[in-house]
Amino acid sequence: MKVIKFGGTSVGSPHAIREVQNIIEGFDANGEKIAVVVSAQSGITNKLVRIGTLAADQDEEYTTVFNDIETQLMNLITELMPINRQSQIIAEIKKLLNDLEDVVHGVYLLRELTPRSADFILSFGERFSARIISAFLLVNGIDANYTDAREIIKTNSSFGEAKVDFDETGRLIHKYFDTNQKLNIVTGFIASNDKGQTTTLGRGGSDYTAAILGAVLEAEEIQIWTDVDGVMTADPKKVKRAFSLPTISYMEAMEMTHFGAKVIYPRTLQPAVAKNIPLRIKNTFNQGFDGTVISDMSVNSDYTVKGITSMEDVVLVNFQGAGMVGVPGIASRLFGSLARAEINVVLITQASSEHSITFAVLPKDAEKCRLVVEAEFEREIETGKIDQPNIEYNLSIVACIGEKMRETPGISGKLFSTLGKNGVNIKATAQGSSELNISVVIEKPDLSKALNALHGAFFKGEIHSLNVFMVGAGLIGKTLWDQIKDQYEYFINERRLNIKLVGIANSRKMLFDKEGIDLDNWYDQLMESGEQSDIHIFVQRMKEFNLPQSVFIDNTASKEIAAQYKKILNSRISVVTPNKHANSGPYRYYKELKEAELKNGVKYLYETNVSAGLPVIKTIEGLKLSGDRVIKVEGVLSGTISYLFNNFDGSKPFSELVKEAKEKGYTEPDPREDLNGMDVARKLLILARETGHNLEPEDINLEKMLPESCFDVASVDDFFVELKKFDDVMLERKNEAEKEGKKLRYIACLDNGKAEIKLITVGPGHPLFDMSGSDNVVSYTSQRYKERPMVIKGPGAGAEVTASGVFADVLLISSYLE
Ligand SMILES: NC(=O)c1ccc[n+]([C@@H]2O[C@H](COP(=O)([O-])OP(=O)(O)OC[C@H]3O[C@@H](n4cnc5c(N)ncnc54)[C@H](O)[C@@H]3O)[C@@H](O)[C@H]2O)c1
Ligand SMILES: N[C@@H](CCO)C(=O)O
Ligand code: NA
Repeated sequence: MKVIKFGGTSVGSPHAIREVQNIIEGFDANGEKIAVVVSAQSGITNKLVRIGTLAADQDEEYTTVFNDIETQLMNLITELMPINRQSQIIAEIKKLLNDLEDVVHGVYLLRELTPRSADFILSFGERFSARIISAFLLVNGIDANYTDAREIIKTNSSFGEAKVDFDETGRLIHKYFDTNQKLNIVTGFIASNDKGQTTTLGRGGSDYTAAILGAVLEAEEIQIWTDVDGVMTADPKKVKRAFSLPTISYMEAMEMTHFGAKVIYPRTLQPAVAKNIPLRIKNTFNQGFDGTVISDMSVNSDYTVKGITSMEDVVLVNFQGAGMVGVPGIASRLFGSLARAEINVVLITQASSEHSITFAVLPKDAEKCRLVVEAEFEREIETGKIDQPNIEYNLSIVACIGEKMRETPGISGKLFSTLGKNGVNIKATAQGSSELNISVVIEKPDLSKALNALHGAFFKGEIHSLNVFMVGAGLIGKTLWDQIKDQYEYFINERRLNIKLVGIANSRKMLFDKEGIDLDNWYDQLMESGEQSDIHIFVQRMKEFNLPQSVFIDNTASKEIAAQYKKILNSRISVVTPNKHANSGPYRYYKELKEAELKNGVKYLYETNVSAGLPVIKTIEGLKLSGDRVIKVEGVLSGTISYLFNNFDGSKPFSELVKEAKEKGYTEPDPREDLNGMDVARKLLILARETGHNLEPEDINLEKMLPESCFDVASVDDFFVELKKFDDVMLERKNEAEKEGKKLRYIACLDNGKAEIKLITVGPGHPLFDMSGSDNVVSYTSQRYKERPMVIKGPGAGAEVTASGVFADVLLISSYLE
């Protein structure tokens, strides 16, 4: 046999009650014997509580609430039952309502609500409910029998939360169920004492009723039907990706409930735990779903951490002083005084230095706590042996729960590193010796981020999000999202990774959506519904969102945006950029970004600063980390100029080729930056810094290909006009080189810290002779690559190869943050 309990929402509407009928018929069809326990209709118990208090205050308003109850019940009956079958149940309910009115009127006259009459008033809720449900089932051909639990569950006289007399209760239940073989519909929550007076079982009392019945009748399972899909891995209001656990142990369930997963109340489990009866949490409104089984078997689950729960509001009290060290009895006096003041301590930690004890209490107790502690340690505080307690507000507790944690190494490591990488500062930690629960105290504004990051880290099978903010929506920005869109399904399916565009801006507009902007038309949306762009507001907004796994991408060529990186890294958001300005300005800023990266545990990646997607920067890092030393770096670093010389055969003027390079997406947004050598200078400076030289921009020795007058014009269009004037000069240079069988190359060289850029000619056999398209070549001479340098060669500019380099950096960050 099974005991089936229906909660308030499951009996709260005609629709729900029809579902209940459906569920009961299902058991019948399978030939399964059941007993049913029902709660009061949702809303009724609260109204009954209110009636009691209003009446005791002699507030006439109680009659309004009373009428509300009557209306709610009558509506339910008339909607549920056929007209010709309503009269009997209406008469029964009216009779109960009259009794209720009498007792409430008594309270009104006496101006006193005793615990005993409060329990009696509350008992009507479950009695109405069981009456209506059994009447409805009878009408539908189910042989239901109204069972008043006061006849079978006996308690002491602690009204409000009475203690069950299990011997007597067991006897009565057996007797009752032996003689009543029908489908018993039992009132939850209520019981009676030895004088026959009505008592109640406290919060979650109906679950308790079901557990008692199940234990006595040795049920094979107790089912709690509610309006959620079972015990979830986290509060779904805070963690969208929370899901229902198929199994969980009794201990885990209790621990979860302690932290606010109010699906079940721990105490209600006890009779079931004692008899080892599994409990199943099911959803009345999603019957096909298996729900969660709570038993002692669940240790064989896929998950080590079962749930991530939280207490949203706590304060941390730090109690410390030199006079505490080695003095026994301090902790006992401290916690004794708090206990006497009925202050509940939620979490305690003490370092082995014994210099301080830190504990958490609820904010409502904070001030009282201060007074109590100051009074208890008045003398010690006066003499300076112990400091005044220090209270920190606006904190939350996050706890990871799971029985298997104790035998799995690395859980707390992962907990701390996940929080660290996401920039969540930990104020205090506590771990029970049972290792069923590891708790950390964090700042309240970080709660949602912490819960989501931990959920992603511990429930790997679940899809986690990478939250991307991007400024710059030009060629590279657009190509990047085309590439991400193409790979989107792959990442969802194979890597369980949802790459979300949550914020986007160009120089005109900006747009945000925490849920992710539609990747099919993000650009149109930006331009149509974006607000006016402002980088300061953009950065502020990212900070406020405080999302886990956040990355900022700068796809502009703007100095203003580059100037924001430090602030962004300090907001614990990683940065990816093809924009060279941050790394090629003053050395100090470059250094500060490196420091900010380290200090904040985030990443700053810019592989595409030099030679687009070619692994030029990574390679330096690899050489350095493995103990090699780079002596010389040399090569062609401009995709644009490479393209010009590779295609300059005299059939088209030089200036036409520059236009082509621009159209092909090789040039900077302003092509003067390429032709005046500045782009190459920036890249060489970055390579110099990466190999360990503290150079400043003015340390780059730059030979220009064209005179300054060519660039000193107002616009890009004017530049092309000016450039035409030098078509002949360039043709001349090319022809001269060709006469000797040579080619023009604009090369960058870093030799022992000296940086130089110049226009040279190279002949066949030279490593830079054979090139085509937008090829870059970078050769490294190092201690290990001394005789023959290491050479990296390939397309060094263009939208696809640049965007894919940015994409790769973004993915590196995603793996790092996981
Ligand atoms: N094209 C390549 O082959 C290549 C290779 C490596 C690196 N890069 C770098 O990629 C970056 C982007 O190049 P692109 O070709 O996509 O440029 P683009 O001109 O096509 O796009 C630039 C975008 O940045 C936006 N923008 C500019 N200033 C802004 C500001 N202050 N605030 C907000 N948005 C701003 C513009 O509105 C535009 O959306 C540049 O830094 C470039 O050096 C390009
Ligand atoms: N404009 C640059 C893009 C790569 O940084 C080039 O031509 O090399
Ligand atoms: Na690169």
